[in-house]
Amino acid sequence: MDHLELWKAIKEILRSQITEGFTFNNFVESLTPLMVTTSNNTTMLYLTTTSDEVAEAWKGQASPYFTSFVTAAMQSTMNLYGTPTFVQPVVQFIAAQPKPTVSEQSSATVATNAATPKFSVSSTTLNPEFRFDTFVSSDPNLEAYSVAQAVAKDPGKQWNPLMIYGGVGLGKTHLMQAIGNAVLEANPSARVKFITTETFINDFTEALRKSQDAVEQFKREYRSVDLLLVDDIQFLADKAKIQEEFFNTFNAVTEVNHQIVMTSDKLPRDIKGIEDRLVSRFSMGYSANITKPDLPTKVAILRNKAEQEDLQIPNDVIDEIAASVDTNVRELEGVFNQVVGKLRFSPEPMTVDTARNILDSLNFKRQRTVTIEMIQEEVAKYFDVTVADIIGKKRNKEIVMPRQIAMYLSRDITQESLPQIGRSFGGKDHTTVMHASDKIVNLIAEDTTLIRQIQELRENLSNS
Ligand SMILES: Nc1ncnc2c1ncn2[C@@H]1O[C@H](COP(=O)(O)OP(=O)(O)OP(=O)(O)O)[C@@H](O)[C@H]1O
Repeated sequence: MDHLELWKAIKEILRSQITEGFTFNNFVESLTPLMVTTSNNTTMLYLTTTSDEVAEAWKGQASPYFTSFVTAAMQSTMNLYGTPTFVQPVVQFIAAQPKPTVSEQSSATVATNAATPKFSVSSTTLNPEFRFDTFVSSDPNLEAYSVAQAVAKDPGKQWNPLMIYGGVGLGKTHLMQAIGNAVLEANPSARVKFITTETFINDFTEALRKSQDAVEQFKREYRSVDLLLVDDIQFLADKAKIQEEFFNTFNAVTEVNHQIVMTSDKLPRDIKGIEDRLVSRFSMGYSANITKPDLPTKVAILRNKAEQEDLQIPNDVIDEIAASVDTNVRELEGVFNQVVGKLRFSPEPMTVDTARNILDSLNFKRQRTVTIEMIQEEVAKYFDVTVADIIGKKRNKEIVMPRQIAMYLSRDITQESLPQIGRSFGGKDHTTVMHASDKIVNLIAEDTTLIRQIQELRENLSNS
């Protein structure tokens, strides 16, 4: 969908509904469309405003304009694309840039004329919602949360660089930008630059293509920062020339004790195609892992979200959604938006049963808590051995493999620690569990029978 086209169509419908000229001009016409995103079947139209009052009026589903907007969007998407789509508005406040004074304007013009603009590096802004106070901290992310706060308090002093790593949609970018927002709040004139690795690559490639002047400008802009935030550095892999430039940028920033924060989907040493000298630089500071949220964290995230958006959602509905989505926080939020959106337009009351029906239609089953004992029983049944064999000491092949699979699944599915898993397997050492599960991970890469077996075991465990 094109955000400009969509907003134009929605606006026209709203114009005919909102009769008072002042309200329309101030609360609708004054908005600027930014982008439209669709993730996990939730479509959002992002709009910006330079007025606090307007942003406040559009906040959450309690906004007086929310229902009109959603209805107008359904009609517009039907007219434009042939299918009505549920689109949510997200209105963000962006402070107006002070207008340049006449003398600034003229000197800018002179400078521009003299240098003839050829190249400018991308500027990216921080998401104002990504703050420490909107981030739910709990066991799976406590280490990352604490070190991020320490870095925000004293950038460039300790933990430099900070690397936040973990799976997709678990809050790495949120936490990294929270550092940027906190630094700017403490010192509004701090030079904070947030970029994705893709932007770095594009800017550098573009500068190289343009001219030596452009390369110099690139260097100046990337190196003269107090805080450099770089998202998704795994995308540097296998790009030698870019890595060299990144290495130089990294050195220039850290040499003067300015701070770098990076995110990645895994530890740099585990990313194939990253030069050793970069891996070693990245490991100089602190690497903090974020893992999948547990149930209490998921519930807390959704309650927080409901509160921030001023939504009255019963706690048992929130619990049901949290227990049904076991992938990542982004998906959790997407499903939450969808269920809440559908419940709003449903004639049925907002109960856990209606939520359950919607979750079923979206294919989200409630996750049962799978225990180590359940895994041992299921694996024993599947491979036709006994649970005593699985937790025992016999070393014959028919038993060792199922035992290793059971350890791997226990590590992957349950929240138990390695020592606890070892204890549940007849008092084995945690290194035995680690070795067993690493072995299965390696075998999965090349053994299709094993992939099928593990898939079937997972399905049995979630259905039993
Ligand atoms: N602990 C948390 N508390 C509140 N919101 C969270 C938390 N973790 C993640 N989120 C929210 O989940 C969404 C996805 O988070 P984010 O974009 O930071 O993930 P990511 O790890 O950077 O993902 P990717 O690897 O795809 O870039 C965001 O809307 C973020 O605000």
